[in-house]
Amino acid sequence: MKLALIGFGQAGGKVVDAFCAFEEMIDRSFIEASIAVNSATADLRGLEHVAQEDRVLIGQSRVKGHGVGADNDLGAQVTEMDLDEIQAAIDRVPVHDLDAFLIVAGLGGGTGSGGAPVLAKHLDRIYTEPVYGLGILPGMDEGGIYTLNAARSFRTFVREVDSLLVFDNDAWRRMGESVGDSYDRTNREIAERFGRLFAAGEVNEDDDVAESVVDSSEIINTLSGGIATVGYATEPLNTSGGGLLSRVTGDSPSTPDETTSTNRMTSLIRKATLGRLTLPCDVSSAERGLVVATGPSESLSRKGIERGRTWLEEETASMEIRGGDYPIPDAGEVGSIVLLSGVTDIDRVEQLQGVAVEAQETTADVQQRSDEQFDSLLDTGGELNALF
Ligand SMILES: Nc1nc2c(ncn2[C@@H]2O[C@H](COP(=O)(O)OP(=O)(O)OP(=O)(O)O)[C@@H](O)[C@H]2O)c(=O)[nH]1
Repeated sequence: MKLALIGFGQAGGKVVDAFCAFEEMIDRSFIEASIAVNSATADLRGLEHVAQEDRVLIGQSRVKGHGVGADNDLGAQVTEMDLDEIQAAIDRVPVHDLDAFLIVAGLGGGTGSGGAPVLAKHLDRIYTEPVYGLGILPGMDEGGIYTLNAARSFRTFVREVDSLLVFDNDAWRRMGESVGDSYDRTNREIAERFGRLFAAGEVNEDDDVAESVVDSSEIINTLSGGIATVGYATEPLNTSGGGLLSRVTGDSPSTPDETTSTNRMTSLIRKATLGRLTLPCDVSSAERGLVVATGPSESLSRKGIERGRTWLEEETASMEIRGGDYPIPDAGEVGSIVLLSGVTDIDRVEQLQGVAVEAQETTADVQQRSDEQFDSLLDTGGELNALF
């Protein structure tokens, strides 16, 4: 499907950059426009793929290009003030060619966390195309303010978008990795997972378009509300291809027998669902789902996809599980993307909100104590007057 990507704040801009790099790599066009919005000049300067004229600096009169310092109330305010600047960039996008908007933001900071929900509300009022959010949750070790920002932004963002796709930094970090390396890697993971999903509905002119190819309307119908998460699993064709029958018959390993293809596809769908999701959750709480099989057409077993789809219906007790192909000629691997939408049983979100409520109470206590101590410090019993 064709998207207008809008990266809000530093993380949002970097992830949009990673999406553009991913699109170049897979040679399948799903990005109609890419825009980056930030209150920090340096962050905008660091981008590689977003065109100069599509980088929008907001809040200049308030924060002079230095960012909002993790104050997401201020992030929301400066966005509201400068919506016209963002709209001017969106006005250059051929909206009639778009299937949807996707606003990407790190929810722990200030600019993206505060600004993304404000922009979502604005776009929803103006356009009929769906407005999706991609929200990145902070790591648990990032501290109270990031958690509090993320929890407050999350409840606002999910309310303002047609669907909130979520990536949890905490679930994807690796021990011993530096923050910079970790972000570069996770941004590639984000672009690959969500990018493959959105690219699935797009075909090149010379592609063989089978009836079973997934259509953007199926993605849109699956993303029809609430919180969404994505799973992805692949298997190289050369190591698994063949199976017993082909080994016996001496067939090439890239043309496996039907039973092998069917079993492989079914197990890839299970692996994608039960492996690490972009936002770990209880799969049975999903309201809707979409299963997409990727790889060379001859390796995509219809029976395997059907079995995988039926299995997911049983796991979720949902009748709304869609399925389709994303043929990639000459791919060296076969894979499965699973989109779960309308998920509600999410430990990480409950934990985030719990820690945020505590952080809010602690902040209020500390503020009150500090005010009292300050008053007491300057209290001379009325024996000293201020200058004016
Ligand atoms: N996955 C990922 N997460 C990031 C990246 N950079 C920052 N984050 C996350 O995003 C949060 C901070 O958001 P930023 O985007 O840096 O903040 P901002 O929106 O620019 O806001 P201010 O800097 O406060 O003006 C942190 O809590 C991190 O968890 C990145 O490149 N990749």
